[in-house]
Amino acid sequence: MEIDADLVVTRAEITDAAAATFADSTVIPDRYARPDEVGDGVVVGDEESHELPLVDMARLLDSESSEAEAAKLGSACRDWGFFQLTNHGLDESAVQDMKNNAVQFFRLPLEKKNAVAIEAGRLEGFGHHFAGASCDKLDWAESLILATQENEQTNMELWPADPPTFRDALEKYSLEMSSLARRLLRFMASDIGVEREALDGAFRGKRQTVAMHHYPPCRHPDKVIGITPHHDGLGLALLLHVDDTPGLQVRRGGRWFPLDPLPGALVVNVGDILQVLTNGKYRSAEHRVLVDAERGRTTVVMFQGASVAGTVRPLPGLGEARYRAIEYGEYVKGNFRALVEGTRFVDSLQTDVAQDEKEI
Ligand SMILES: O=C(O)CCC(=O)C(=O)O
Ligand SMILES: [Fe+2]
Repeated sequence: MEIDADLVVTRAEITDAAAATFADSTVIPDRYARPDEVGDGVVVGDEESHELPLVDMARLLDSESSEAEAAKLGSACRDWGFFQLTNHGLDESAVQDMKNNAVQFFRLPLEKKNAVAIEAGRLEGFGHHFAGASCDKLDWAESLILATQENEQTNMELWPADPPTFRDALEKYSLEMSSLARRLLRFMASDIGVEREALDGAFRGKRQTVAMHHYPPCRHPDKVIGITPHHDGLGLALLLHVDDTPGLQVRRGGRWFPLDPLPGALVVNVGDILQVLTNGKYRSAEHRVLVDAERGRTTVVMFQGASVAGTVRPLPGLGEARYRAIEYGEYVKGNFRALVEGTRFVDSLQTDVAQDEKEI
């Protein structure tokens, strides 16, 4: 996510009125009421939702089980674009510190959180999640979005100074996430049959952005949306559940599959750029968040950017290109424009090869 993004998207501030609405959800104001959208699409029941794949990092790293586990990883990325990663081997204290700091930040009084409020024309900071400029509905969440690494525009002033351990915790956590992403990419490269260096090089040193979300409980969970259905525009997303409240739903075959957060696991998903890099072998899946009537939910999502020599394009060696190459900055702008229009930018990058395959 390039942060200035020629803002066709906007983020609304969390005002006193918004905070009051979140605190007492007896009456849902019009701007948050979207019962038709909540009811849009079939949500599968408990049994089927257990189909969402699990991948075990310890098994990936163990030579005895690596091949079988890498095949699971591959099919998760092809068929679902989502999986839960168990035994991820992250530094437990880095994870716990990030969780504690996220919780403490969202618990602060509004004026303290608004010390890092979004600024006009930027995506970073504390506020509502972004919506298309023409979308008059708001998500039932407060979100803190920050550039973390390799971003010349990283605005450290927007990294909260309160709680006092926040910056340290985020810095450590962001490094843990970059190395985990790279460990996973090794197995993805061999699964799709490209040089390890080719995929690693596409992610190495690229931008990383974090989005922390807090979804307050809502007495009318059937009327509001935690996060509007979307595809993630960047390369790879790594999501940490701070608590065990469910809410994330993944779309597959036109139906919504609620993800049941496994204690201690991370949720990993393929973003649109990884879909392009893999020439469509991996899919970036649409997802959304619904909210809980009783329990709040907090998540920390790390987005890893990727490009090949400044462009978004399929890696060589994966057959005829199904997507045309596009300069990274143009990609980011196009992605935001599409978000506003309610379309999907990667679709507009499809070449005749992809179009022809569709018709077969
Ligand atoms: O909080 C979640 O479960 C999902 C957040 C998400 O999809 C995003 O930040 O793109
Ligand atoms: Fe997302």
